[in-house]
Amino acid sequence: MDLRYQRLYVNIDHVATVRQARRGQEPDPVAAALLCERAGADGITAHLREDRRHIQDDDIHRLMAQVTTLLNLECATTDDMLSLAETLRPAQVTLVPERREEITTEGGLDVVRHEVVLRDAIARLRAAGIRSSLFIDPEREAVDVSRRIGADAVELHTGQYAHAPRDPATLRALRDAAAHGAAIGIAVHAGHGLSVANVGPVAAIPEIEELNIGHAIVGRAIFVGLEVAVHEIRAMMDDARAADLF
Ligand SMILES: CC(=O)[C@@H](O)[C@H](O)COP(=O)(O)O
Ligand SMILES: NCC(=O)COP(=O)(O)O
Repeated sequence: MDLRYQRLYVNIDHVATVRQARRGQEPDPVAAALLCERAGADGITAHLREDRRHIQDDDIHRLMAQVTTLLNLECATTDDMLSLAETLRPAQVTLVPERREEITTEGGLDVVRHEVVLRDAIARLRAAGIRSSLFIDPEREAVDVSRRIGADAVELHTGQYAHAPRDPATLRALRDAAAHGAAIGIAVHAGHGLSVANVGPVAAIPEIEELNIGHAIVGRAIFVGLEVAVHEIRAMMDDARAADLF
């Protein structure tokens, strides 16, 4: 196994967004997840939001039963969500902030303000044998606090980079936070707003071991199909890291 291999977890939320437009059964995000796995996804990510705007509880139960790679459950740090995670025991839980009125996840967790709640949540996940990841903005202080309260990983929010990929400051923030995380011994992931057009420079950051990508893959799949859309992103990631090696 290439030690520099970078995992691709495909977020299938927005297959469910299309289904929820008619409140029906199709397209099924679980069927989409299995297709993504066959296309080479290393894992499946699903965000069970409190408002259930896309992924439903039944989707999570069926993903747990059918996914053959692993499930990364994204959820808020509420007792209900943590209890569901303790019951289902996905391989990984990524704790994310939620605001009902947000269109999409706007920022990372405020780990300084919510340190006590997050520490307790991480302890509950660890006791259940679940790997914990905190969705944070690419800031050293957030990485430090995440490490100190026992998180196994951080997922760096790439939204600001995705909105301004030509602004050197956004990529620099990701590079610095990733290098710092690796230096202090916490695993580093990244995600939000990544696509074929902008994933290369993020994939080339050597300390980032996992990318979570969804909206762009599902959108692309409308035109080329899910398997091709996954292959395209995978190829961009591999090319970026190979180029960075030499
Ligand atoms: C946490 C994250 O970046 C993704 O899960 C994102 O939230 C996708 O779901 P939404 O588009 O509903 O925000
Ligand atoms: N945590 C990021 C994620 O799961 C996917 O985000 P996006 O690619 O749908 O923006």
